[in-house]
Order: sequence, then structure tokens, then C-alpha cells
Amino acid sequence: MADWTVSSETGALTDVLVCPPDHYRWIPTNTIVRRTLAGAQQPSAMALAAQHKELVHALRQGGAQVHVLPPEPHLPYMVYTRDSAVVTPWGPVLCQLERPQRRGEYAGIIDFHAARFWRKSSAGTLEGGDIHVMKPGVAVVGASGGRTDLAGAEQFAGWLRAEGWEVRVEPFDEHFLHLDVLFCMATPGLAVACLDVLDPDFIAWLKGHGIRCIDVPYRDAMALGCNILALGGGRVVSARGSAGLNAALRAEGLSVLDPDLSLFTAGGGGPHCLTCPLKREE
Ligand SMILES: NC(=[NH2+])NCCC[C@H](N)C(=O)O
Repeated sequence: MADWTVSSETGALTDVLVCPPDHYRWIPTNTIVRRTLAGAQQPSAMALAAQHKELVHALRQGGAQVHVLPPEPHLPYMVYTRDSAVVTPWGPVLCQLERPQRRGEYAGIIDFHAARFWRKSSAGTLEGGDIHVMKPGVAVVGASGGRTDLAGAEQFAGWLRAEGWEVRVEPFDEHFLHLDVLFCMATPGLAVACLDVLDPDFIAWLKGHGIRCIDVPYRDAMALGCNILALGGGRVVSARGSAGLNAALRAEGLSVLDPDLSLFTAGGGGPHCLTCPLKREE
């Protein structure tokens, strides 16, 4: 079995975990998908498979080996592999999903990792979408009290602090679901962030760490416009629908792979949520 390690959000992605959308459907678990359900029919299996394939192609084009978690019929959100486990420099950490509709995802992820976790979340709740292992020595954990609560965030932060890391626990409103709806890294010195919403203290802290932000307006962030995945080497995966942001990223000299992911962003998750990096090269 491989020893998975990730020590940044921006190192060259060599291995990544995804889960095909065979059983995906929208269920009302967050503000974003509730809005979707009010105005749309469930997406077709064919359309979902086609969009997911675009994502997988982008990941492979970026040089990553794509590993597949077998989907289960009773777990429609397994496709968002970001949330059930997060890989750290010391190995994978098993999260503790908050929603009853998603808790069963622990079973498949335990099997995938053959139960070899560095740590297992056991206090409160902890979801991978709230965790950014930003760069060696620095991480941030969002604590909305919803998907990740203070107890869950502090337990995770404690494990990294014990290794000498600086970990910021960042409170934000539950309305925004996960911190990765408001903030993601593009390159070691560049992030995308919803400045309308994030605490100015957080932005100043980023700046102190040499990280500049491209601003994404509230409306775009709620359409998962901030939810990008860095591939390393100046490349990112960002959904086709994020046209304004993608132009801004290209203007920064980045190469943007832009799969159409509209059916998944309508459920509350984009490229960052649909992927769990297993290995990055620093
Ligand atoms: N890391 C993320 N932002 N994940 C998105 C998860 C969306 C999913 N529909 C849920 O409600 O749980």
C-alpha cells in the first residue's frame, strides 16, 4: 500500500482520489443545493458521467494519476471525496462528517486507506472541505460550527501544532458550507478568496505569509467560483462556469484547465471538493 503524504495545497499533484457520480443526486444538505432543488430537475446519469469525465481528463492532463473510490448507491455525495479524509505530511486523517446523509462515507474511505490513518477525528465534527494544509508548516481550518465545529477543528489543529506547525482556526458563517467555498490556493503566493465575506484579519494573516488574493464576489463564490484545485507548476483546475475568475487566473500567467462541472457546483462542490489529493511533490 502506498504511503500518501501531502504537505501543501500547491505542490505538483501526482496522485488524487475521485469517486464516479453513478449514484449522485441533489439532496437538500446545504444552502447552495437547496436553491438548486427549488428550480431544477435531477441531472441525468449520462450528463453527470460526462462532466465527471471532463474533470478526470483535466487531472490526468495535469499529470496526476487518478485513483477511484467505488461509489455506493445509498451515498449520493461520495463524489465529493474532499470531505471524508484529508492527507497530511504524516499520512491520511479520517474526518468525521457532520450530515447523517454523508456519515456512511467513512466505510469506503477506511477500506481505501486500508485503515492506515495517521489520526482519526473523534471530537466534534471535521470535514476536509474546511481544511487547507497550505504549505509546509502552515495550515488553516475553517470552523463554521456546521460541517466542522470548534472541537473538531481544535483537535485537528492540535495534532499539527504538536508537530511544530502554525495552524489558524478560522470561524465563518455556516451559510457558506465549507471554507473552500470562500478560499482556495492557486500557487504558493496566490489564492482566490471571497473578500466580501472573509475576515480582514484572515486576509492580513495570508499577506503576512506572502499570499496575495484574487477577489471573487459573493455571488460567484456561492456558485463555487472560489473552489479551484492547484495542480502545481502554475496550473489549476477551475470550473468552466467561473469565467471571470478563469480570465483573472490566466492574466496572472497561470494555465487553467476548465472542465464543465455545472451539475456538481449546483450541489455545492467544485474541483476542490471533488478531489482528494493523495500525493504532491514539493
Ligand atoms: N468541500 C466541499 N465544499 N464539499 C462540498 C460538499 C457538497 C455536498 N453537497 C454536501 O452538502 O455535503
